[in-house]
Amino acid sequence: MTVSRALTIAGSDSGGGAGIQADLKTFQELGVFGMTAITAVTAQNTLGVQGVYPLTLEALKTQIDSVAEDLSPHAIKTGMLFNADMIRLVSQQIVHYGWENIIVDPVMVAKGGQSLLQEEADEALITSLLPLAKVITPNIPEAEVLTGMEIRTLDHRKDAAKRLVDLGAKNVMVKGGHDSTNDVVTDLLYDGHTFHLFEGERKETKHTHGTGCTFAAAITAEISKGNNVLDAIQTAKAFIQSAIEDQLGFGSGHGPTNHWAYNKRNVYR
Ligand SMILES: Nc1ncnc2c1ncn2[C@@H]1O[C@H](COP(=O)(O)OP(=O)(O)O)[C@@H](O)[C@H]1O
Ligand SMILES: Cc1ncc(COP(=O)(O)O)c(N)n1
Repeated sequence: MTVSRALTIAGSDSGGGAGIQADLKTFQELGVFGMTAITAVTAQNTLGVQGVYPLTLEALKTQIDSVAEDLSPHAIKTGMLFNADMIRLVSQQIVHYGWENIIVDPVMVAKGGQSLLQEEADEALITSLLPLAKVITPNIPEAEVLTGMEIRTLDHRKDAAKRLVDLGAKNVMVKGGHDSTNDVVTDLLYDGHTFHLFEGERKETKHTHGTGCTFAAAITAEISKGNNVLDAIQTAKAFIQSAIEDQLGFGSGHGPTNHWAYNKRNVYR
């Protein structure tokens, strides 16, 4: 018997709603032992990002080595990777350790609009990391940057997903949270052969800080348990839907999602 273990390589969000904090909470709620390699420390709250402080490449590499050489993660999630050098380092480490269960959340911008990825890093994401991804989970703006396409319709999303598979990703999930044109939020998965739609009722709320991180972390947790991509996404969709619907309701801006909701833990004072 062993415990499923997942490594998140991402930024720290002092506000606790996104980044490695969201990842660890999600892993824990799904019964997975979470480990971290921090790329940058950010000062954040629900109003925005007040500071971004990247770690050194040596600090990032040593964290990954420490986990890899003793704790053997079953799945790896990448989140905020800050710049091209970090993206290339992480890609090299993934190849070096022969890791295959890679979930890439191509974090570029925080909900308040602040950049979390340096301009020139998009190219490194596409050429170095994307071909290693078992699943990549861009939101609509991120998919537009990665493909250079304008995405306004579901067909546009299908074309973008095909393009990202052509660029090497095995499974592409183009998330639908940013498409506020109707009352259903539709996430589109393309596995290289078939399109799968995951729908959930749109919750009219501003408390969506960390939705993408949480969604990708849930996929990572489920894959670390040995589940296939389709089943992992099914569970992740239910996890994020409950995390958004059962709002915690604090913070003056984009509040955090409720990582306890999926397991219906009552934590209110
Ligand atoms: N208002 C909402 N109501 C219901 N589900 C949502 C809402 N906003 C986002 N989601 C879900 O949360 C996940 C993250 O979506 P999205 O916001 O597009 O990503 P990101 O946080 O990376 O911008 C997706 O599964 C999406 O369907
Ligand atoms: C450290 C860090 N990583 C990622 C995000 C993106 O958050 P979201 O899931 O809301 O897009 C964030 N705001 N901060």
